[in-house]
Amino acid sequence: MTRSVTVRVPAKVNAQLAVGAPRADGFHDLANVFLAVGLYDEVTVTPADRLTVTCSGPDAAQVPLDATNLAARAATALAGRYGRTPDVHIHIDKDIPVAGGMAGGSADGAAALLACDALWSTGASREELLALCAGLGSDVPFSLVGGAALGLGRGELLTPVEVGGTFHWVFAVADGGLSTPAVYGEFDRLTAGTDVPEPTASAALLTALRAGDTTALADALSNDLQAAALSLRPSLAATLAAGTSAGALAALVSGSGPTTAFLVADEESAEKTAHALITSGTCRSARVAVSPAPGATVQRP
Ligand SMILES: C[C@](O)(CO)[C@H](O)COP(=O)(O)OP(=O)(O)OC[C@H]1O[C@@H](n2ccc(N)nc2=O)[C@H](O)[C@@H]1O
Ligand SMILES: Nc1ncnc2c1ncn2[C@@H]1O[C@H](COP(=O)(O)OP(=O)(O)OP(=O)(O)O)[C@@H](O)[C@H]1O
Repeated sequence: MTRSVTVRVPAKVNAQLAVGAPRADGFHDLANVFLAVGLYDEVTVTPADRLTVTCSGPDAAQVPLDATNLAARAATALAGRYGRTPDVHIHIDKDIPVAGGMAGGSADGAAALLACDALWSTGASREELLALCAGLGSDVPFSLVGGAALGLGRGELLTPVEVGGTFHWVFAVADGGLSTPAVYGEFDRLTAGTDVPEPTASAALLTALRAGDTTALADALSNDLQAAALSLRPSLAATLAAGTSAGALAALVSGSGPTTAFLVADEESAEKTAHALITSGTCRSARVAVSPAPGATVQRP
């Protein structure tokens, strides 16, 4: 019998994204407060003659199916570490917006790593899996752990963050993506000649998360990449304004964008805000989700 392993993995939003000056290696030091949100991809790995990738879902056509796919890179990295060939078929059932600043590719990388680890029974420790994740991308370790965490360094050095309640979000999905390196490049251009402070986590934000206090969280959300994303995609200002006039408590660009995130009071406000965003004509679609959400998890049949 051919055994398959399926892993479900969440998207993320950055409750705080404090960005420092560019480092010598081209990355930026961050104080990155990640929250996993309940929009999920499902990644299934099945033994096969060679490494292949397929993808289903509304954005499937935008996902590369070659060796550059982060799920394929994850399988290759784990196989390399354990001296075997990555002979699996990977299927990605994609619900996370592509190139939207919600770490969709990173999620698939973490999911494929965990699925292959279970399929091959490697016995790798959690630390080893996290190190392999960090080699794949700055957001990938958080996709593995989920929940809420502070990411230092380039975002890969994680400390768990306590969350005392459930937060309700609406995500407005834009037409087309934004390239993460291009947004960091625009941040550098906009801050050139200024004194960029060392990124530090906001105490008010961590307190709001711990208390489960939506109003305090709304006041404390911040994203240093927002000005850069708006500079590259000025039309996002209209989406932010549409969500705010619909009653959202806070509106911000999600990570490197162009997805915009709206914190709302409850499920009812979420539905109302999503409807208003869609009818405003300023986004392609609107999705409702709660946070925190669990990290990559093997699905038992
Ligand atoms: C914008 C965020 O999504 C916020 O969580 C992340 O910082 C991006 O994480 P990611 O997509 O996993 O990014 P990576 O694949 O590690 O890096 C892609 C590119 O983004 C830029 N990059 C990324 C992370 C970081 N701390 N500084 C950077 O300058 C670099 O140009 C890098 O070459
Ligand atoms: N499994 C994957 N799913 C989606 N995109 C992938 C995947 N693997 C590689 N990519 C490539 O990565 C690019 C960025 O896609 P992704 O959905 O990860 O963006 P993102 O959500 O903005 O990422 P982040 O928030 O981590 O910066 C895509 O344009 C695509 O070419």
